[in-house]
Amino acid sequence: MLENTIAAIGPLDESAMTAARQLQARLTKPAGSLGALEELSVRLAGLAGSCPPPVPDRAAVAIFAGDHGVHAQRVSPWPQEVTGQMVANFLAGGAVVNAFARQAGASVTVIDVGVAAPLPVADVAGPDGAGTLHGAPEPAVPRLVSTPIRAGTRDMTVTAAMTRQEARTAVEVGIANAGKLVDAGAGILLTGDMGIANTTPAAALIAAFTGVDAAEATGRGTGVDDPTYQHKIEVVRAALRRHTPDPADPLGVLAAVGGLEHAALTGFVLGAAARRVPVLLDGVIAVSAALAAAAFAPDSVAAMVAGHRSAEPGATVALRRLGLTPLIDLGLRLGEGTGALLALPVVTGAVRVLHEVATFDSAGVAEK
Ligand SMILES: O=C(O)c1ccc[n+]([C@@H]2O[C@H](COP(=O)([O-])O)[C@@H](O)[C@H]2O)c1
Ligand SMILES: Cc1cc2nc[nH]c2cc1C
Repeated sequence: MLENTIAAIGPLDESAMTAARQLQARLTKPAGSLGALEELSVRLAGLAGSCPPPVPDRAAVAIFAGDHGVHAQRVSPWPQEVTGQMVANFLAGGAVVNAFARQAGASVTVIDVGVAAPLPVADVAGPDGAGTLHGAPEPAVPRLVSTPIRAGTRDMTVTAAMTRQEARTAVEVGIANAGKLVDAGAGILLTGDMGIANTTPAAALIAAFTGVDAAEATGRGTGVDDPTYQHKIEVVRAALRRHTPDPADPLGVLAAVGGLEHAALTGFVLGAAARRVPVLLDGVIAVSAALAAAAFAPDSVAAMVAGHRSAEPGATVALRRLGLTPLIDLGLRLGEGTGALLALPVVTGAVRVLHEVATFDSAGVAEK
């Protein structure tokens, strides 16, 4: 499945992009006045292969949840049980992501790829098993997909976080869930993540794929104090020294120093790109996974939209490498998909312009 997905990812459609640029030039606004939204609309036309591209009014957030053996190194102030407890909170509709998803009219799907504790929740599913997408009269009903691969990764400072097979399975869970959401009608996919300690593997992935020093890739995550922050950098450095991951072998990098949700998010991004649907990236975990996706398939970057700039310094390193400019920059560092959800109206607005704004000719507005 991974190889077929990579093979299905191609470049942007140049003729649709040319048509979108020409249409932008005829709309009733000074040329360039919509700034980054104009180039975004052109790119989404190229992704869809049509001008205008479809308005992505059915949005789906996928929150990939997993635990991390490296938590044993005391890199997070939070107990590991919080991962499963927050999954229960997502399913009950009580987390920030739920509030933002209700506001945006987006569906929420939680995919357990390796939460260590038994989840204190029963499986729940929307009426059609695919969640309730935008346009439904009721707020979205969050649903759980249970595909645990192992009960958290191994401690990457001691051994590889996962086997290559486990990493591949996680990537393929991500691909499959992207496909299911697109089949259910989603026109845009949003990344979400939950996993206590997951900013540590995110930092290791960013250092491995970009070559920056561990100190540049590592941040304070949920908020560690100064001594713990210095220790966290050393943990990332030790893992990289132990495994010397090869950035040309993304599956090997994910297996050595990644996380189950990072690998699944890699697949989710690849799956979106293969279906030519935009994927709105959330924070540092998503952009670390996006680096892996770009290593598997460089053209997948064309489907990526950076929702926001996480406060984690590694996120900026990763976005720079990917050549992506984040749509919003509010100092968020929550994860869950919250930054992507806040950026969603910016993306839909960019496309809606191509559908709804009058041309100088049609509106009888004089040109300069
Ligand atoms: O999205 C981000 O950029 C982000 C930045 C810092 C923390 N987080 C979230 O906080 C958790 C990981 O933080 P930590 O300190 O335990 O590594 C995990 O559940 C992430 O979703 C997320
Ligand atoms: C409470 C809490 C909520 C979160 N949401 C995403 N990561 C999180 C980490 C914590 C600790």
